Amino acid sequence: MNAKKLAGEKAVEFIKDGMIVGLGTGSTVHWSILKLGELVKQSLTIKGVPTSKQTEQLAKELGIPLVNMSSIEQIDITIDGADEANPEFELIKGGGGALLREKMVASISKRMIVVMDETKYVAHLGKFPLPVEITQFGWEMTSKQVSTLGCEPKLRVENNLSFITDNGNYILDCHFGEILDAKRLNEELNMIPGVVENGLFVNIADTMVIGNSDGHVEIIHK
Ligand SMILES: O=C[C@H](O)[C@H](O)[C@H](O)COP(=O)(O)O
Repeated sequence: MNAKKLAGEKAVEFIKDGMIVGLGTGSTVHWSILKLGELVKQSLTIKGVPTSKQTEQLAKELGIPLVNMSSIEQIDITIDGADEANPEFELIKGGGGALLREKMVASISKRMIVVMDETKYVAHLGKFPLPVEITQFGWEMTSKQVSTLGCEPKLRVENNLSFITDNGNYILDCHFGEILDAKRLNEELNMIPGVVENGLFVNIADTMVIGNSDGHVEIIHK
């Protein structure tokens, strides 16, 4: 059983006619977007707000009407994936580099539904290195300052080149070990000049839809 597909498709059941829907990024929410595309072709009327260029392209191909974030006040529901989630509904996101737009979209959403397979649901965050988006300007200095919080930041590289986000920034992947105070780390990271945003989502998600390879889906509400 494809656990990501199970979770991704299940979450779409929360979407109702007329909603403005935040469209996350990644291989799990991919299934939600495909499903939404199918439903839109039938009769569902929604407007999507994409969290990355990749998602924007997919939504356009599927005929999902899109709306610019600047022209709306609020999003009804955002569906998005996560790299890790704990029972406190704290997340690590940004494995695909989309964390900034994802956090902006989630922050104006009445509800954020996280879709994942069971391997992402962990007791403590931190096995997955925390993505931190930083400006290209002065990145070495920013990296040094991030390291003082207790990690060895690694500049993300893709195809032998520095990875560049949709916003023209770099990503540092930061191994902090077990993250016991996500709220504090989130604040400390974002206080560093040069840090644009980090992948910790604290007090943002309200529902988790977890697909299991044995075929069952668990839904947990905050
Ligand atoms: O930047 C990427 C996003 O935060 C993704 O939602 C996250 O990495 C999970 O992706 P996937 O569902 O592909 O594991």
